[in-house]
Amino acid sequence: MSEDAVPLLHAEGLVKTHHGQGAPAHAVRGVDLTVRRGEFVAVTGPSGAGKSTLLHLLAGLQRPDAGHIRLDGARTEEYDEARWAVERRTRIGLVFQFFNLVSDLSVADNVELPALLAGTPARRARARRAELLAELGLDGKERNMPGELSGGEQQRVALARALVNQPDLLLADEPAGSLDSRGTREVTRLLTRFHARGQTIVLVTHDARLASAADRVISFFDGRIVDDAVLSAGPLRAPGASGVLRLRD
Ligand SMILES: Nc1ncnc2c1ncn2[C@@H]1O[C@H](COP(=O)(O)OP(=O)(O)OP(=O)(O)O)[C@@H](O)[C@H]1O
Repeated sequence: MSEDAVPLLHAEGLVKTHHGQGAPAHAVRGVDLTVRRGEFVAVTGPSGAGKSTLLHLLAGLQRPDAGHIRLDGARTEEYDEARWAVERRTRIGLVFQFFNLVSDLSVADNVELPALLAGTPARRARARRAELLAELGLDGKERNMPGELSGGEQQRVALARALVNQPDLLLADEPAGSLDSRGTREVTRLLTRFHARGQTIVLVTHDARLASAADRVISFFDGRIVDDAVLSAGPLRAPGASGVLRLRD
């Protein structure tokens, strides 16, 4: 069986309605989505279209009212909160608009923590942290606290944290949403680089430039996918390409 026979992510019939103070918000109204290993998928659409809700469903941060999600073929509807937490610690990396770093932990500790929680030996976690921070241009910032860094630097720390356990899937929700144009260019460049090495990415963004880094762009409107366009074959999808490059060492 080829590697592509089982997609990394397969969602079918996803529905999610939020019940807040006002009228119910039908955020996701029936979404089917398949993401293969190595794809870089951007989800774009107007404010309130339901993009973040979709990403939260894919990350197990919220549960669908209907439909199901398969992760590498596994039926996630059987997962409890603890199992989803393990998935997010090991196989799913998450990046958010406002970084969500632990403010009273150093940069180094923020990046190492998920590795240690996943059972990585301390020495290996340190080595992986050092490798990622160097790659992300954060050499010399290890002992800084997040509040001492610029927004762009904090987002790079968040990216390092999301990648420290070499997740199968990186989910990013408006990762440049609070950055200036330089920070946006930087995030675009880094996502492009990790994708070129085989990282599967699903990105939610308003930013057309960031979206154009993806090889597939999904337009979301009123809780539904209204367009799904493959922009390029992508570096791992070229005819004759064999296997998928992985970040794993
Ligand atoms: N926790 C919640 N409780 C109630 N309503 C919610 C909740 N989260 C989202 N919504 C509503 O669901 C709809 C979709 O929101 P969502 O944040 O998924 O959209 P979005 O496309 O990501 O928007 P934006 O680009 O502005 O972040 C909106 O009407 C929003 O107000």
